[in-house]
Amino acid sequence: MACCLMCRKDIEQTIEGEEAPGGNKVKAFSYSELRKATHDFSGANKVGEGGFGSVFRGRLKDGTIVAVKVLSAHSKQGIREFFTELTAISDIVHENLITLVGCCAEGPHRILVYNYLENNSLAHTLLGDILFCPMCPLLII
Ligand SMILES: Nc1ncnc2c1ncn2[C@@H]1O[C@H](COP(=O)(O)OP(=O)(O)OP(=O)(O)O)[C@@H](O)[C@H]1O
Repeated sequence: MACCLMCRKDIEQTIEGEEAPGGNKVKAFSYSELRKATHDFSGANKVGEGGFGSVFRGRLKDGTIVAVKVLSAHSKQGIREFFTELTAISDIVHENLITLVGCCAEGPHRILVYNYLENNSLAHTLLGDILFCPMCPLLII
C-alpha cells in the first residue's frame, strides 16, 4: 500500500475514503473517467500549463465542466506537492477561489480536478459589472 509522504496516511485510505487529508469530501476519479472527460487529454482541450503540469478542460459524465490538472512526469513538483495542494485547497471554500472537486492517484497518475473558471470570470467575480473608461485606465463608477 502506497503512503502519502506528507501526512503519512495510506493513499488508498485517503482516496478510497473519498476524504482529503483536510477533511472535506473530495471525489476519487478513475484515470479512465478523466481520460474520457478530456478526450484523452487532447491538445484541443488544453487550457494552460503551470509548474505542476498541463491543465485541461473536461466535461464529466454529469455534464459538469472541470479543469483537470495533470502532474507532469517532468514536473519539478512531485508527490509531496500533489498532497500539499490537495491538503491546502480541500479545506478552503470561498466564492472567489476555485474549488477542488476531486483527484486521481491511480498507478503513476496524479491529477487534481477543479471547478472550471471561464475566461474573465475571476475579474467579473471580483469587479462585477464595473465599467472602464475607453480613453484612460480609470473606472467609471
Ligand atoms: N480552474 C481552472 N479553470 C480554468 N483554467 C484554469 C484553472 N486552473 C488553471 N487553469 C489554467 O491553467 C493555467 C496553469 O494553471 P496552474 O494552476 O497549473 O499554474 P499557475 O497557477 O499558472 O502557476 P503555478 O504552477 O505556479 O501554480 C492557468 O494559467 C490557467 O490558464
